[in-house]
Amino acid sequence: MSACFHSILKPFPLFSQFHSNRCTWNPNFTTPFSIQSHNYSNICHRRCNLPSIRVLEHGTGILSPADDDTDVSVAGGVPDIDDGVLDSGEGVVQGVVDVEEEEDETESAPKTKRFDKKKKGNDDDEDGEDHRFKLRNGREVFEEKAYLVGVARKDNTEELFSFEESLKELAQLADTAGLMVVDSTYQKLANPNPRTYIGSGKVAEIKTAINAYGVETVIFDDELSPGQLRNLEKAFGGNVRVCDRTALILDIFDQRAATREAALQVALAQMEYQLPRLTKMWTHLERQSGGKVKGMGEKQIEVDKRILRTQIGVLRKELESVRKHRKQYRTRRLAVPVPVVSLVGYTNAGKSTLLNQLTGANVLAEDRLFATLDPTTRRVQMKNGKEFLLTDTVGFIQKLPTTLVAAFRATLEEISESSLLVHVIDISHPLAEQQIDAVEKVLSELDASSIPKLMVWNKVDKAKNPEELKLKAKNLVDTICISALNGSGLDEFCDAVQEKLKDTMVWVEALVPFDKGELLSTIHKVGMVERTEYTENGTLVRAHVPLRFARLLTPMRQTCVSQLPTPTSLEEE
Ligand SMILES: Nc1nc2c(ncn2[C@@H]2O[C@H](COP(=O)(O)OP(=O)(O)OP(=O)(O)O)[C@@H](O)[C@H]2O)c(=O)[nH]1
Ligand SMILES: [Mg+2]
Repeated sequence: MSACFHSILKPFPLFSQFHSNRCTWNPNFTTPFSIQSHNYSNICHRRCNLPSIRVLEHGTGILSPADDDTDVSVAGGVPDIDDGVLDSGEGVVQGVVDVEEEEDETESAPKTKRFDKKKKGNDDDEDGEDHRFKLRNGREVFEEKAYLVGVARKDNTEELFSFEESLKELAQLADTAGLMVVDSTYQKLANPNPRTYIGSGKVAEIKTAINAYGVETVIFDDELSPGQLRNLEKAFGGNVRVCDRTALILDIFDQRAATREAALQVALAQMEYQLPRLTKMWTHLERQSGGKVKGMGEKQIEVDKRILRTQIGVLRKELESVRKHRKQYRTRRLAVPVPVVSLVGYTNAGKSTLLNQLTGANVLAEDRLFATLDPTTRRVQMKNGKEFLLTDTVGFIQKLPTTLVAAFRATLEEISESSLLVHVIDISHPLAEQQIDAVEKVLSELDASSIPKLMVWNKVDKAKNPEELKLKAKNLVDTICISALNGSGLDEFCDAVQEKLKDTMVWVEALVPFDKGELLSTIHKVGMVERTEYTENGTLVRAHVPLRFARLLTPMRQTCVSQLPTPTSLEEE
């Protein structure tokens, strides 16, 4: 993979052998670095600024890895990123579905499906490795060949996604990280093998595939224990890197982190993940010296762990100050009593597109996973003059690493402090229901389940049956159909937000003195005014207003009681 944190321990040989002039690989992760001056992303990545050319062109064709070593999928030169994502995903699922079902440890000859080649021969040998350096998120990454492995648990009752669906998503994640997925396989298991996660026969089968395809990274769809990682790496041999879904997601986040806050959060998550996984990377010294420094590897791990723990401590402190800063900012924002609405949802559901449409913001929205890591808040001004603040934030995914949720606490607090959550759903996605459940699961982990919610079925323009969907949504409570891309349904969306916000507000009757005209106009902007009456002593307002704002009106609410009987004029809103 382009460089997951895991890979820091074992830098892929190509990084140092090839193109050393093009990139700076920094395997020196154990050196404590200055938090103030270090860009954390640099720990893992090489950056160059080359024009973006990227696509995987996969077809599908059934071949056994052993029977044709020229049949290798290659990176084409078509500058169409979207196709690459879809193709790789579809290819993998086909590969999975058509694989002959295998029982536990019954290791028959591997029967796998792989992607069609677009070019004859091994893509390493003809023009060197140049075409496998791709630009991803402004960084040049080496497009390693990846092989995906899933496990179908027999007691898979709690999982939201089937193993095929999960594996397909893993392929999308791999593509987002800049990997070239060459094939995938799975095994049906009652329980994972504690040593190697999968059975020994499957390990041998994957080894065959590694040799046939020239695989550089094997990615497992579930989190592996440190021991399993080590044993698998040993089993697959020297240069093959083994990693899991968590490491892959952490790597994507690392590539995406564009602000200091995001970089800090990702670095913390990576280090927390890495700590128990430090391996004996110094054992080569023992071998070189004929065993004279025996035990050195052991000691070095302790040193590494200590350094890593220190770095984690420094990062936590740093993040705490970021959090405080964010909180102050939020408190200042709360002083302006505009309700805060947060967009939540599965990654790629269209949250940023919706924010952009409603506010003219310029948040990056693209057909890739985890395009957004940092929250953005913008004011939405509705046609009727009402306002609310809309916050776009990081998307969720099933099996979201706990280290990430913990590290992104500062960012995710935005969500838990909102008046209303807008759950954006890609309704055209075949797994929309499972994605909804996955998002609800994360929301409950964040203690945000009790915040009022509006369900937004986005991308209706892309769905097969838009009219049917709209009818269905009409019969459901708090559900709106929109297309964030073409803007349809946005008026209904704003009305629904306003209605839902009303539920979160409190009812007040207040007599606002004539010299507090600005208060009155704020009530109109942020609240739902039922009536205004002009009396001798001021304007009598009956309205739903945000709780914070109701507190501001407390003194006027007290006066109002004595003033209620004598309205001089009445204005229906
Ligand atoms: N057809 C169609 N595409 C949409 C719609 N809304 C968003 N998209 C596309 O979906 C892709 C993802 O959109 P984003 O707005 O980046 O999604 P997001 O939820 O912010 O994704 P993350 O930041 O990764 O969590 C982009 O290619 C959008 O153009 C829609 O209503 N219809
Ligand atoms: Mg986004």
